[in-house]
Parts: sequence; structure tokens; C-alpha cells
Amino acid sequence: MNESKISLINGKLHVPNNPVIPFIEGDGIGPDIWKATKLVIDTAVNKAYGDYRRIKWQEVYAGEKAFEKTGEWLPEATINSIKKYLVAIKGPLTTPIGGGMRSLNVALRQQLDLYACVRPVKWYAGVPTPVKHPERVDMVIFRENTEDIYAGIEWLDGTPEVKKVMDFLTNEMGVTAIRFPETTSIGIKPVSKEGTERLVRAAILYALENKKDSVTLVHKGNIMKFTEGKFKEWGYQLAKDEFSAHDYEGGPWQVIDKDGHQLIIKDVIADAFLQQIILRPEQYDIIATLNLNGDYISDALAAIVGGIGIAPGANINYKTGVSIFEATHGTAPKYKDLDKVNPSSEILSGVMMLEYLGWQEAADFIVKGLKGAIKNKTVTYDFERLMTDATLLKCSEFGKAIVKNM
Ligand SMILES: NC(=O)C1=CN([C@@H]2O[C@H](COP(=O)(O)OP(=O)(O)OC[C@H]3O[C@@H](n4cnc5c(N)ncnc54)[C@H](OP(=O)(O)O)[C@@H]3O)[C@@H](O)[C@H]2O)C=CC1
Ligand SMILES: O=C(O)CCC(=O)C(=O)O
Ligand SMILES: [Mg+2]
Repeated sequence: MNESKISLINGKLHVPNNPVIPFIEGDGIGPDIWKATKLVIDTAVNKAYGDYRRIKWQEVYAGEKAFEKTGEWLPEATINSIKKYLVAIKGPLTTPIGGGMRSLNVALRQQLDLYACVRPVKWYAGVPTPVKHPERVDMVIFRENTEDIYAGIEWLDGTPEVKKVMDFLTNEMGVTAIRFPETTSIGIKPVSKEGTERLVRAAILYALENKKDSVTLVHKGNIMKFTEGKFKEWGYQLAKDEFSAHDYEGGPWQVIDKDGHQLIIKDVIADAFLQQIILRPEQYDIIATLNLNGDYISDALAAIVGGIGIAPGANINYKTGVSIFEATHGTAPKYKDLDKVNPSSEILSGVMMLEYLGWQEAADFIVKGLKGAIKNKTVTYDFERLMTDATLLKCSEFGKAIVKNM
């Protein structure tokens, strides 16, 4: 057995003391935030475990760097390496808008079947925010990561393909509601029972493990009845079938009783949810939602606690153990190579990765360092511009400030 390979045995992650962890540096601001992140993670692991534990980083390629080196945007070797070593971390990758290739980020999630995009959102004291009570926000988003309109099934207006689909819809399916059939592009939104169930199951298990008060199914089921509506129905049904949930105050809300703790399963329509997270965020803990809703909600919630400079995430398949940790934000191209942006999103994704490995002591050192740097008002531009008397740090300097405060 290769001692430095993380493995999943009987559903449990086995982590050697020197695990190989593949990383993708990323495009745009990727190299800057990765440098700061690597420094912070390596220092925290060393501080927590000395020479006993150390990550063996293995660079794998995707995006612009991959194209330069191999002529491919997402080489097979990268996918194979992540499958082999199970746990990986990545920087953001560029996706052209409109035409051009499909998202490499989405491709990685789909090819590795990383069905849960897990994005915790909470406020760190001292971070400037646009709301009065950011401390009331403490949520974890479970975003379905492999289906919905992100599956990329779409046809461009004016092509023979879209004409074929249009003919099928009008002639064989009796569709009459397409307003301008000659100039319409078409996209398809697949949402399955299996896809919904594995996502909602992961959200409920997380909520029970962490003794949270509620899981909220966020959907637009009033309009998209058979996709978003079924997501809600399948979610409630799973709570009943697998967790013995029963009606709460007459239903449709459910309640799960476990070890003297009550977990409420509820639902809310997505637009109403987006105003309630600003007005009454304390009513929400764990959010389970479909892919597009989850994308919007991630950035909206991040803004409430200080912006996407401090919004971590993970893409996980709980069955295979394969996971990629990554910031919620993108490549912010205007800041490329300026050593300017906030590396906190990537660093906190590293914290999630360490927690996933069970290396809690190292994760705790990073959070302590981050809190210290923010408390001292030594911060990057995104926070500094909203604070008074703060010291403006570069991306790399902020990494060092975290290390200093560990
Ligand atoms: N998972 C991934 O790899 C993702 C990739 N993308 C891709 O990234 C590219 C750019 O997307 P775009 O829509 O501009 O979104 P970005 O998230 O890249 O940037 C939007 C704005 O967010 C702020 N921001 C982003 N990252 C940071 C940071 N680390 N610290 C501080 N502020 C930050 C900046 O705001 P300000 O201008 O106010 O300073 C920036 O201009 C696209 O190709 C997109 O497809 C997008 C999201 C996720
Ligand atoms: O892949 C992309 O370019 C965007 C993805 C995204 O916005 C997200 O996952 O939050
Ligand atoms: Mg997004």
C-alpha cells in the first residue's frame, strides 16, 4: 500500500501523515492566492504537528497553465490524479461568456461526480459588512453540483440542432408557449430524484452531526413544478423515509428527533429566501438547494458577511470521498499578478480541507491567525476600503499576517 495516499475504507477516510494532495493553481488571481494559501497551510500543519505530519503538494494542471503546458484545458492526467489521491484543492478557472468552451470548474465537478458543493457562510468579528447584524448569519449551503441547467444541455438559436428540438417540441409535444420560435435558444434543466436525494441526505446528515436547528430546501417550485417543485417533494420524502421525520405543526414542514435534539426540515421559495437572509438570517442554518439557486445564494450570502474575498467552499462526493476544495469567487482578472486580492476564501477552503482530513489542530491555528489579522486591522484592499484606520496589506502580506497571528 502506498503510505502517502489518502484512501476511503468502509466509508471512512484514512489519512497518512504525509498525504499527497494535488493542487490546481488557477487562472487570474489563482497564483497569488495559492502562494498565500500554501504558506498558511504548511505553517499551520508544522505548528500543529512538527515533523510528524506534512502535506506533499503535487501540482496538476487545468485552465490556462494546462493549455500552455499540454495543449489541453483539462488533461486526463489531472482527473486521474484527483481520483487517485481523493482530496485536492484548486484556484479559480476562467470560463468565457456566451461562446467558447464550457466551464472547467463545472467539468471537474461533473467528471468526478462531486455532487455536493458545500459553502459555509459566517461572519468573522471585525470584517466590514453592509448589514447591521452580520453575526446573525451562520449558514452552510449544500448546493447540488451536477444537475440543473449547469448540465450544459443547450442549443444555439439559428442552428439546425435548435430547429430539430423546436420541431420536436411543437410537433410531438404540443408546446405552444415559445414566444419567438425563429430566434430562440433552448436549454434543458434536468433534476433527478437520485441527485436530489443524495444532496438532501448530505445536508441532513451534516445538520444532525452538528446539532443544527433546521435544513431549508430552497426552490422555485411554484414556477418550475416538475424540477424545482419535485426537489422540494423528494427532499421532504427522503426526510420521512430515511430519517423517520414526521409532520411539524400539520406539515409540510417535517421534524426529525435524534438524541434529544429536534431538526426541522422546511422549505422556502428562492426569491423570498433572498430577502429573508437579509431581514431574518437567524432563521436559517443549513440550506439545501439546486445548482443555479446555490450559485446565486453563495455570492449573496457572502456579501452579507464581507464579500467573496472571504467565502470558502468544497465540492464533495461523500460516497467515493473524492473532493476538491475551492474559493467561491472567480479569477477576478483585473487583479491578476497584482498581489492584491484577499486570499481568505482559498485559505478558509484549506481550513475545510484540513477539517475533512481530521487535522483539526492545524485548521484551528489558521482560524486563530485569520481572526488575529482582522482584529489588528491588517487587511487586504476589499476590507481596508470599508474600514477606518486599517493597514492595507498585499495578498502575500496578509498570508504572512495570518502566520504571525497563529
Ligand atoms: N470556481 C471558479 O473557478 C469560478 C470561476 N469563475 C470565473 O471567473 C471569471 C471572472 O468572474 P467574475 O464574474 O468577474 O467574478 P469574480 O469572482 O472573479 O470577481 C468579481 C469581483 O469579486 C471581487 N473578488 C473576487 N475575488 C476576490 C478576492 N479574492 N478578494 C477580494 N475581492 C474579490 C472583486 O470585486 P471588486 O471589483 O469590488 O474589487 C471582483 O472584481 C469568469 O471567467 C468566471 O467564469 C467565477 C466564479 C467561480
Ligand atoms: O465555472 C464558472 O466559471 C463559474 C462557477 C461559479 O460561479 C460557482 O461555482 O460558484
Ligand atoms: Mg458562483
